[in-house]
Amino acid sequence: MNIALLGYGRMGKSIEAIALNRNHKITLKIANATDDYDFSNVDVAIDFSIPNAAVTNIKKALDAGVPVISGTTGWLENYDDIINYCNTKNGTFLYASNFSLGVNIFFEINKKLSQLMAGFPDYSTEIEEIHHTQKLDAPSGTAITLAEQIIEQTNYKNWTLEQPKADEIHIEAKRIPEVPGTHEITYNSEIDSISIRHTAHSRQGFALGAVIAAEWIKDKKGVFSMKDVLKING
Ligand SMILES: NC(=O)c1ccc[n+]([C@@H]2O[C@H](COP(=O)([O-])OP(=O)(O)OC[C@H]3O[C@@H](n4cnc5c(N)ncnc54)[C@H](O)[C@@H]3O)[C@@H](O)[C@H]2O)c1
Ligand SMILES: O=C(O)C1=N[C@H](C(=O)O)CCC1
Repeated sequence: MNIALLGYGRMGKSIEAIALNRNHKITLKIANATDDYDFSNVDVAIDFSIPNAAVTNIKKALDAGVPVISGTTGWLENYDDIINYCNTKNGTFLYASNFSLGVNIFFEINKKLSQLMAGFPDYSTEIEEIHHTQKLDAPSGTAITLAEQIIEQTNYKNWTLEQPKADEIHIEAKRIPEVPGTHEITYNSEIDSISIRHTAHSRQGFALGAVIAAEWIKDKKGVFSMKDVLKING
């Protein structure tokens, strides 16, 4: 399979190493907006760039009729626009805030636990995410997905990085050198606390998940998620 890497930073390079190992070719690399987006020899595009570049990158791939997956975070205010654009072009698109198998299992545990906790209002909910100091966005895309899942199951209306109101989930975003990604959800009462945590040990899981998603999506049409790729029920 011929892959375009839209973004060639930490993730682009990890994805390249795994893709080459799985006998794919990297036929296009875009590292900034002035590069030549020549999709003539590309089967799938993988966007891991920066929040300001993701929308343009995704649209350029869709314009060229190339299926595109995006792991870039911090651009989701334009998600609906991208879905409409993809549908108008009869294209193929998949976004995931986190491509690792472990986090996608963790998402299902989070949904189940928040369903259970919805009946016990004495517990307040707190999300903590920790990432490396180069990360441009806060909170992480993964923390936003976790918060949205909880909001769907409970009376919480929103999430906030600030002091939370009664109907808001507080997200604490910490930046510590070299941390690939840690997410913890805690339910606190006066009597006790219940926590679930996912800890990434490296970027390997994100990169492998992205390559598996690219292999899966290559010949498909439409808008997909990692639940489709990993065949997760729930
Ligand atoms: N979904 C996931 O599983 C997952 C996992 C890790 C990181 N991420 C996200 O992926 C993104 C990239 O992470 P990273 O650690 O590789 O960051 P990074 O800063 O190492 O790399 C980003 C790269 O994008 C390049 N870039 C700048 N402008 C560009 C443009 N117009 N077009 C294409 N590329 C451009 C930069 O040169 C840089 O090399 C971030 O948004 C991060 O949050 C997602
Ligand atoms: O390193 C990053 O940046 C990461 N970004 C994603 C997010 O924002 O959730 C996934 C974890 C690593």
